[in-house]
Formats: sequence, C-alpha cells, structure tokens
Amino acid sequence: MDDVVACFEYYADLAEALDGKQRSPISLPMENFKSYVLKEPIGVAGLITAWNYPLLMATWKVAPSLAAGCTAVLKPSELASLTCLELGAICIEVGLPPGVLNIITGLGPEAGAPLSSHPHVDKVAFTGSTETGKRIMTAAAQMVKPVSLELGGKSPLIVFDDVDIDKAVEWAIFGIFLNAGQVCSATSRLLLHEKIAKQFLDRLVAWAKNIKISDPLEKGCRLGSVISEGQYEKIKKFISTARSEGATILYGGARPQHLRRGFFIEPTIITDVSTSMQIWREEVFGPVLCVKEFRTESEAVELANDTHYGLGGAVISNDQERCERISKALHSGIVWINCSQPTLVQAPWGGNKRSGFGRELGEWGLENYLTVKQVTKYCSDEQWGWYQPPSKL
Ligand SMILES: NC(=O)C1=CN([C@@H]2O[C@H](COP(=O)(O)OP(=O)(O)OC[C@H]3O[C@@H](n4cnc5c(N)ncnc54)[C@H](O)[C@@H]3O)[C@@H](O)[C@H]2O)C=CC1
Ligand SMILES: N=C(N)NCCCC(=O)O
Repeated sequence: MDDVVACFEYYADLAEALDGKQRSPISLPMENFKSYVLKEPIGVAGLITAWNYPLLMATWKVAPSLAAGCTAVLKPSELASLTCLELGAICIEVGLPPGVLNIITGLGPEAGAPLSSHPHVDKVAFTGSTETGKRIMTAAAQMVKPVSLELGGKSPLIVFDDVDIDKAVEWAIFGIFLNAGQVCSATSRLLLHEKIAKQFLDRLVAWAKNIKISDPLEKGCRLGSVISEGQYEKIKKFISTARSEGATILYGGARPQHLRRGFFIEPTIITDVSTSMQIWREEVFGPVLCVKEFRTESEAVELANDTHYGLGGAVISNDQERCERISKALHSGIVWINCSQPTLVQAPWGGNKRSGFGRELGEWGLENYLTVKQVTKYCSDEQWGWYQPPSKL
C-alpha cells in the first residue's frame, strides 16, 4: 500500500511539472523557422493487469496515464479484481470526473481481448504472461496501436566468493520467496561461485527453514499461499518435472506439514540443474529457486544471459568494478547490485527480449501515455520562393 500511495504522489508531481515542459524549443540551424514540442495525452489508454500485485500493478498504469491527461479503461485480473474496484470507489469519493477512469472486470478473452482490439482505445499497457502479451500485441497491431508489455522473467542472481554470506543469502531469499515467488522480476536462477557454493547452500537452507509460512494475515508471515489451485498445481508440476529430469530438490518441494489446507508450497531450492532443464528455462511464478555454480566472471555472465527473458538481473560482490562490468553485460532492463527486488517509483521498470518492451515508472512511465507533437512556424516576412510567381497582369 505504501508503494501505491508513493506512486500516485509521484505522478501527481509529474503532472504538474508537465505543464512547465510544454512548448520546449527545438534548436534549428536556420532563422526563418521556429519549432517547439507539445506533449499531449495519447488518448484512451487500455490497461490490462495481472493478479500478483493487483492494486500496485494497476497503479503503475493508472497514475501515469491520468497524469498524462488520458482517460483510462482498467481491466484487472479476474483472480484479484476487488482492490481495483475499491480504487474506483475512492476515485468517485475524491471527485474524479465520471468517465476518466473506467474499470471493467471479467475474463481475458471476454473483457481483455475486446479492449486491446477496440478502435477507440489508443494504447494498451499490459502486465502478465508472455503468451497473453503476444495475443495483445497481435490484436493491437490490427489498429497500429502502440503497446507496452511487462511480461515474465527468469532473472539471475550472481553471487561471487568475496561476499558476506549471510547478507547475500538474505537477498537471495528475498529475491525469490517474496510474494511466494509470484513476482515477474523474481531472481529465480541463483548462480554461485564454486568456492562458496557449499557454504552458501547450507546457510540458504538454514534461512529457508526459518521462514514463517502462514496465513498472510498472521503477524510475521513471510510466505503465504499461492494465488489459485491452478497455480499451485502448475508449480508442483514444475518441481516434479525438475526431479524427473535429474535435478535435486535440496530443500522444500512439498506442502508445509503444519498447513493442511490452502495452496501452500514450501520454499523450494533445486540444485544439480542443467541449462536444458525446464526449471532453468521457464518461469515458475512460485517459491522455487534453481541453482548453478560457476568458476569465472565470464561463465557467470554467459549463464545469466542464457534465457529468452530479460527483465531483471542481480549481482552481489564486494568488488564494485566487477559489479559495474556485470551491470553492462547483463541483457536485462533492470540490474540490482548487492540486493534484489527493491523497486523505486522514480526508476524505470521493464524488460528486454521476451520480457517485453516499454518502461513503466519514473518519467519513462509518463512518456508511455504521451504523444509528441512538433509545431513548426515559418517566421520570415519573405515569400517562400520555391515556385515561380505567376504574372500579376
Ligand atoms: N510477469 C508477470 O508479471 C506475470 C506473469 N504471470 C504468468 O502467467 C501465468 C498465467 O497467469 P494469468 O493470470 O493467466 O496471466 P495472463 O497473462 O493470462 O493474464 C493477465 C491479464 O491478461 C488478461 N488476459 C488474458 N487473456 C487475454 C487476452 N487474450 N487479451 C487481453 N487480455 C487477456 C487476464 O484477464 C489478466 O487480466 C502465470 O502462471 C505466470 O507464470 C502471471 C501474472 C503476472
Ligand atoms: N514491489 C516489488 N518489489 N516488486 C514489484 C513487482 C512487479 C511485478 O511482479 O510485475
């Protein structure tokens, strides 16, 4: 909720600053023309979001689209619509004019698809799976409609042998078990320098054992249930496939013994992973971490980039120059150094490759909903002079 509030406050400030940025002059190499730029709302924005941070993901789109001066139609996930409906109620309460923010609920094919193909929707911003992202892009293409896509990931966390083990372990845990791993940028592939691998994994298991798994409304809960039975079954299938492909379930992999009901899965750590395995290649979207070891920096980078995705990446090392080198080498839209997952409303968020394109948050998030218009004025008193003037007689 703090992030939701911060995001609305941030874009309220950017909305005010936008007026001051209008008519910014373009420097030209001649005097008889003057040009400037207007930034205008793109029109009606269609916003389609997922269930994992239902209100926050909607806010990342609603706040900048309204700040840009657009009207918006929000279609939250059918699995978690209530907080968005509550946002609608708050908008009425605070006097947002009718029609500025519209919220429609329903299933993807019935409510989302018509929004992405509708001729009166001028832009679609989407957060969700890569498969749905492709469908939305295809539908939008028929109208030559711009889209921004924030899709899945299989982000790496690289840990070198010069780190404080417990500090790094905590980031590794936070990077994959936060929100039960249902985070697009989760660092779900851990790359460990071989010199510390054994010690690191021992501590990782010790920390994982210590995570409080419970009803999220219970105080101190750090791992709740996953969203649905479908997601629960899908995660369990990923774990059983990893086992059958020859990986080792080092820790977890099952329902916690103290929780008989609910879609709870233990924090799961998988080792003996090869790069051809499903667990290395595909997004689980659950509390499942896979681990590989590396010897050299270049091997670590190669393994980190061995994915069709390109959302996040992280490196932990005390060698700051190495961290800078790796930040440049990672093929991703976000790099965390000596941490994983902190998300700042001021900084751009989004991915490369099959993680999508376009950036949310920061000033880039506002640009998503603006179109750039050049205004060019001829300011000479002279005749233009391209054609021969006809005789006046
Ligand atoms: N990267 C991310 O942030 C997320 C990734 N996922 C991944 O996607 C998998 C499936 O989860 P879903 O909730 O089914 O994701 P999804 O991508 O199918 O759904 C996201 C949103 O798109 C809508 N949608 C579905 N089909 C549509 C269509 N043809 N046209 C327009 N809108 C459509 C849905 O109603 C929902 O609002 C998860 O298991 C997870 O692996 C899910 C949620 C978020
Ligand atoms: N608030 C944090 N840490 N992350 C936001 C994750 C956004 C996403 O899963 O699409």
